[in-house]
Amino acid sequence: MTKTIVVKIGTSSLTQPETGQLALSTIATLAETLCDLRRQGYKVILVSSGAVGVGCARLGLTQRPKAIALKQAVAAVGQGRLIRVYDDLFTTLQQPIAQVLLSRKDLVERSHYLNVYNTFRELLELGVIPVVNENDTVAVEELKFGDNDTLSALVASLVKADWLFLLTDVDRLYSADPRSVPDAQPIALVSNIKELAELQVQTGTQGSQWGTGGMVTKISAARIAIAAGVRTVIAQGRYPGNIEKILQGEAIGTHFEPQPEPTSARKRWIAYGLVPAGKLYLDEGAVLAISGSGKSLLAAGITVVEGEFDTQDAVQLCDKNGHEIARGLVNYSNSELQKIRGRRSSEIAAILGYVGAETVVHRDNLVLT
Ligand SMILES: Nc1ncnc2c1ncn2[C@@H]1O[C@H](COP(=O)(O)OP(=O)(O)O)[C@@H](O)[C@H]1O
Ligand SMILES: N[C@@H](CCC(=O)OP(=O)(O)O)C(=O)O
Repeated sequence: MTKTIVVKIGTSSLTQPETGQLALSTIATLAETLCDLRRQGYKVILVSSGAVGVGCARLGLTQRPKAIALKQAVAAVGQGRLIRVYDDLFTTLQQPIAQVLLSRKDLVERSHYLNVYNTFRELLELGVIPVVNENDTVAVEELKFGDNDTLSALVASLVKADWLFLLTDVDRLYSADPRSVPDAQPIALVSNIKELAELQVQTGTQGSQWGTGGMVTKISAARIAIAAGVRTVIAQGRYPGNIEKILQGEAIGTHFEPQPEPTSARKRWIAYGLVPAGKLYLDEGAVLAISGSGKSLLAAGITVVEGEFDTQDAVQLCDKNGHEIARGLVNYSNSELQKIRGRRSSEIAAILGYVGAETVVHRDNLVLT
């Protein structure tokens, strides 16, 4: 069966660190590699950052802008420039590409989510390489992917990719940031999500000057992808040719093994497509019932209700420290939950004056994160 590969390349690999100008040789090698993969029969999606970085270089700005309107304006300049460069290079190699700019809200409605899926499917069937970025120019702060590591994992999950390559300016994941901790230990393989937690990787506060999120967002992207059954690799962006070597079995970069039983498409949408509108704090018994025994959430286990939400909105389910353990679609609004939290299911009808659902979040609508 045709394999699908998603490649994400970060600003730090696409631009020269000193000047912010495009790293042309890297981009050209990337284009050649992706065309080779197409010729070998792979379906390929490129998630490319760089709109803000390239826009800054074009406008002579020496720092990544902080003000939102300026960042959006700069991204509009840079995205056009970036896609022009890609189109020139890929056209030289006879490879059609498509620009796909996504916003978080494109994935929130299940019908929109499926629509995006259908568009990718058609593009891949046509032999096109979609070049994806966040639609930075119109994205509003509350509805942003925020970083392209997350976006690439969501795209990989959406199209049920086989591989996700996160190309960056370090050769792999280390036990700590190798820039500030010289004896940080390289990590070659992460076999499962539990092992990832045990490794206790230190990620520092941020990445390079132009990058967004550093390693934190790559690790959380890897979590999303492997839960969806996508093998994920963090590797050096300066050598895109390594992608082919990795596909041939060479141990380059850090590999994250996919989960053997991937979460279903609908649950992936609940977990990562929807934007949670509230937070429910659970007592220890409820945490155990959900994460240990796969049970539904009952009102009795809820201690605190935060946020404003309606029936069927997505909420985060957290332990007493506010650490998220799961997400789900809720059967009650926040005002109803304020009245019934901590109470037994048999009391709900008397408290609310009507018969509601027995569960607050049914296990079919609940996904561990
Ligand atoms: N544990 C770690 N292992 C490797 N790199 C790390 C780690 N923690 C932080 N980093 C930093 O993350 C940076 C890459 O992130 P970022 O600059 O956002 O890249 P990109 O633009 O490719 O998304 C590296 O340059 C490195 O300094
Ligand atoms: N959408 C933004 C990229 C955001 C981002 O995640 O950047 P990076 O950490 O360099 O992958 C842009 O094109 O500038």
